[in-house]
Amino acid sequence: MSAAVVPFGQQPAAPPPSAGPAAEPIHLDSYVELERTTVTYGREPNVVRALAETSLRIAKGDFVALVGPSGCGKSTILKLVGGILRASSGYVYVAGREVDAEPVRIGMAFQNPTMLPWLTIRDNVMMPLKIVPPFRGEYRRKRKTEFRDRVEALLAQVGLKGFGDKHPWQLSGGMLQRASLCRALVHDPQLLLLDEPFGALDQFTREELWSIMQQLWITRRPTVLLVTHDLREAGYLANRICVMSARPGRIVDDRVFEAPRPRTLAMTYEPDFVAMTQRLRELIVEARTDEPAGSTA
Ligand SMILES: Nc1ncnc2c1ncn2[C@@H]1O[C@H](COP(=O)(O)OP(=O)(O)OP(=O)(O)O)[C@@H](O)[C@H]1O
Repeated sequence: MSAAVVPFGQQPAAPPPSAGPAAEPIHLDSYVELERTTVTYGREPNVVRALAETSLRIAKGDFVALVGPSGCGKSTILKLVGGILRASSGYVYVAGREVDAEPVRIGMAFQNPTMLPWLTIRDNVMMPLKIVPPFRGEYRRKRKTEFRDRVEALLAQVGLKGFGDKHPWQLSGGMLQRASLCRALVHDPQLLLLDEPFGALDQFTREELWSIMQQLWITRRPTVLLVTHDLREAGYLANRICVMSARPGRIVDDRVFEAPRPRTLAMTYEPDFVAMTQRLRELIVEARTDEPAGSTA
């Protein structure tokens, strides 16, 4: 079952009150679930309360964007879901299990597409197949045939056909970010965690990559959690947009965006879309300043 779809501008129904500590996810239909999760970094006297009690449910195959003021805990949520960070309290479930109980295939892409400089783009993109089960058991046998074909097909899909033999320093920032998306997807991850992956790119390259990202999502349908500061990007790519308050962050607004796919750049200039991003902007300003929306020009 997917998350409740409500017309844009309305809040989805609030989740039912929690039933206390749980060993199993409370909502079995959720692929990702944060249940009353908090994160505090450091020790007294240098503690940073990064995440206030936060609950979030994401259906399988959904595309959710997290937006909010700088430092509000967006990346912290990605780290929790990716199993890189443990919650200080509460629970994190992925695919029906507590996050580190059983590994799920995760793809990740960040603002800086770190590539190993001594490897070709093809070998960089192929890296997850070398280390992630069940692919790693077949790596030696398939790396020059099936896995190579898989990488070449992905490179072609993002416009990098013929660049597999190049090294990272021979590619532009936009090309490296395309390769980074290929690396995040090459092992068919069930979950894709994207932390401002297009943030360092110029406007034109960024918009081109939105289109590529949308196409990759439509054809592969991983569950995606995207952190971004770009509200047009959130609206273009995501089905659902969660707005966080200032630190310690929590989700203060959670809305479904129902525009049909494939979405176009032209759509992002339509009045409904502009009104939606304007409303998100107001919510973030409100979250930052604690003033009512609209009081800041
Ligand atoms: N390892 C850490 N130790 C101490 N404090 C940390 C650590 N990681 C993050 N923080 C703090 O926790 C808060 C939330 O950080 P996080 O990176 O999740 O925010 P964010 O919303 O992703 O920020 P931005 O939008 O600026 O990237 C910030 O105040 C940050 O300084």
